[in-house]
Amino acid sequence: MEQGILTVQCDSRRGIVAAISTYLSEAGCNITDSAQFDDKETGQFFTRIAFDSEKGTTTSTLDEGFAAVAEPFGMTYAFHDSKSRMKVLIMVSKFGHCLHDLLFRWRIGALPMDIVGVISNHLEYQKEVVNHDIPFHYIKVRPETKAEAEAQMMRIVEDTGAELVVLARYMQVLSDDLCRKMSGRIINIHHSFLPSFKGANPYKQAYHRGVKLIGATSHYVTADLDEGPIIEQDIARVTHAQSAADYVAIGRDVESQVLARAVHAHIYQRVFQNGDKTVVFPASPGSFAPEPPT
Ligand SMILES: Nc1nc2c(c(=O)[nH]1)N[C@@H](CN(C=O)c1ccc(C(=O)N[C@@H](CCC(=O)O)C(=O)O)cc1)CN2
Repeated sequence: MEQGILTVQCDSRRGIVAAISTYLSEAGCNITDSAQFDDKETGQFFTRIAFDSEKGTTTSTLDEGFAAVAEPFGMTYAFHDSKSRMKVLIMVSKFGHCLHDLLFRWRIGALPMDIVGVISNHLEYQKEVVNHDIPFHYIKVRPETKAEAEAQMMRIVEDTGAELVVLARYMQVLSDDLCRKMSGRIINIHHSFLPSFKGANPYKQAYHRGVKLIGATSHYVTADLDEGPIIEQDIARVTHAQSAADYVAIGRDVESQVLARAVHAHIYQRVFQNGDKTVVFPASPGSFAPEPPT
């Protein structure tokens, strides 16, 4: 049995859900999970529908047939085969906690994706990555070599067919051009509860501000540093007796969890860009149960 996901975004109007559900039913598909959001402010409608294709119709065939349904509504849509695994490239600098957390969740099947490579501007994690049978790419970055370093990164994206790039504490600002080319396909973890404390050293900024909560934010990367559409956030409590170094230690778990949740949402097609914001639908039943290690 083929299992698939249909994602749709269009201007809101009556009849959308009826048209979609009629098409899927007539194509032999049983809807197993569905979520929708009607944004009254922007007039945009979003839906994510999970289905079992009882006749074994492939998502590509469904995609072709759906064009006639989509056209009158001006739908932007996509059919995704639930068995296909997104190709993901991870980038890291000196702090490896998010990288290790992603590698662990990947190994136990909690993040069903294909990690096609890890890129770093440092050598700290080369051994761990290679021990996971994942290609490691060392791309040193200096101010005068940033353009060539990004060209190298893009060659790796193209050669591997990477569909998503995850900045797991990669501490280099990406160029406007790269952000445009990869719009909606680069996820970053920022170690503050945005919009507070953008840029470098957010924990030091937070310490000097005397906060009682620190946080982490995962967002799509845009040319405007740490201002991309937010996907996931969380917080942790701190006290007057703790230092900025304590914040770094307390923040590690929050950062790792927030990034993993954002990656999970993206690879399961649960995130829609809604202007400068996102719509994030809940996980379908069973999508957190790790597959047995192979
Ligand atoms: N174009 C964008 N690039 C990056 C973003 C983004 O939102 N848009 N997020 C950052 C991550 N980040 C905070 O989360 C961040 C990383 C690096 C810096 C910074 O000032 N880096 C210096 C070099 C620092 C070093 O070499 O150690 C620089 O690039 O000149 C600020 C914020 C990832 N990139």
